[in-house]
Amino acid sequence: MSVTKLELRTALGPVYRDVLPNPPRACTPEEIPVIDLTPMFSDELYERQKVASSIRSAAVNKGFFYVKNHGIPTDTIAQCKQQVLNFMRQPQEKKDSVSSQKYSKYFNGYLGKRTSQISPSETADVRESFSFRYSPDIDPDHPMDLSEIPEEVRPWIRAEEFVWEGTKHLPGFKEDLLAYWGGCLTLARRLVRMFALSLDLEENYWDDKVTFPGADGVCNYYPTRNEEEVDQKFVHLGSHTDLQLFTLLWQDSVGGLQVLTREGQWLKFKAPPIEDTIVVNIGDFMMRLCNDIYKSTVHRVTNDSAIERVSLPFFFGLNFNCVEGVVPSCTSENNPARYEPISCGDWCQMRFKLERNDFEKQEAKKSMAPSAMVVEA
Ligand SMILES: O=C(O)CCC(=O)C(=O)O
Ligand SMILES: [Fe+2]
Repeated sequence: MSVTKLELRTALGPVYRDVLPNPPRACTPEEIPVIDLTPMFSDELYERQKVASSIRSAAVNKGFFYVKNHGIPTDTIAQCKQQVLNFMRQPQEKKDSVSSQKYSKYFNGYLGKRTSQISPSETADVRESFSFRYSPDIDPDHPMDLSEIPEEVRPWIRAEEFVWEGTKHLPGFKEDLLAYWGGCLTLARRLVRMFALSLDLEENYWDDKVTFPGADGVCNYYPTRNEEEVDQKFVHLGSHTDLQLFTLLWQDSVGGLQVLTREGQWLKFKAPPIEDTIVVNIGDFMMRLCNDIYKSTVHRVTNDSAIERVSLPFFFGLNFNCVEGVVPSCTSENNPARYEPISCGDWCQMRFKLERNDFEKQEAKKSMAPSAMVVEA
């Protein structure tokens, strides 16, 4: 049986990955490593180096790993999850009052069921989501007013107030989401230092570039599918790679996440996932910076269970004004840079825009065709 090509969307056009014809299978415990982050908090460099080398090995071989002892309290996560349920269980018009498509320039806010499609070759996504972005006034490590931050970064701050305005009626919603998001941001700033070490860079190599970073908070909600959606094999979230340096992903105990291995085999994550862990996966921007030493990992979600699922990804990247190319430790005379520098902000905005435009075009075609079938323009 032959390998098929899976098309993925990026800011600069489609890329393809090989997929084996085998059906998805459950992963074995060795296939997704668990990294204990305790030594990351040590004052001793050799301790931190241990974490860095575990990251390198996991990122080269797998692209996905769990972290434990990450420092984000269980209660903070539980409260955030409860708030996501409070929001998602509201009547549709309440959720639509913070609609991303209607009110956002920067892809913040609420996306409804089947109103987006992340994978060009699969179905619309059954997932619902609520998204918000970094703003200096909510930075847990150095809160600042927008007017105080360097001029060159200011135009790149993508936060939009309507997401909080339209959810004010939910007690503690913003506070509880930000408590989790803030925990992720602080963790990600430490973790990026481990990634720097893992690539033979100075530990502080990216410190100045994550002061006002890409830090997108997303709350994903996966309702159960109706009969039609099951029959037509609707995905909850189609195959994709994440965009930035890396993603921290907390998921509840329902399961449904699948990842594509380097060899092209779809692996099902264990359900329930390992308790008190967060999944880390490599994004496209990291892959560019390290010249493919670490590859972004293709993943997708289908919730086959009879209950709703929640996940809380946090997408972490450099300050959006940073124009970055391949880092010096990942090139040599025989291994020149494979990627041109691009700003992190453009990289994300262009890809989100492409996804929305493609979806709108497709919907427009459908509504023009009397049979409701997609016809070529
Ligand atoms: O829900 C999950 O497990 C994954 C979510 C995800 O991949 C994303 O939001 O990019
Ligand atoms: Fe993802």
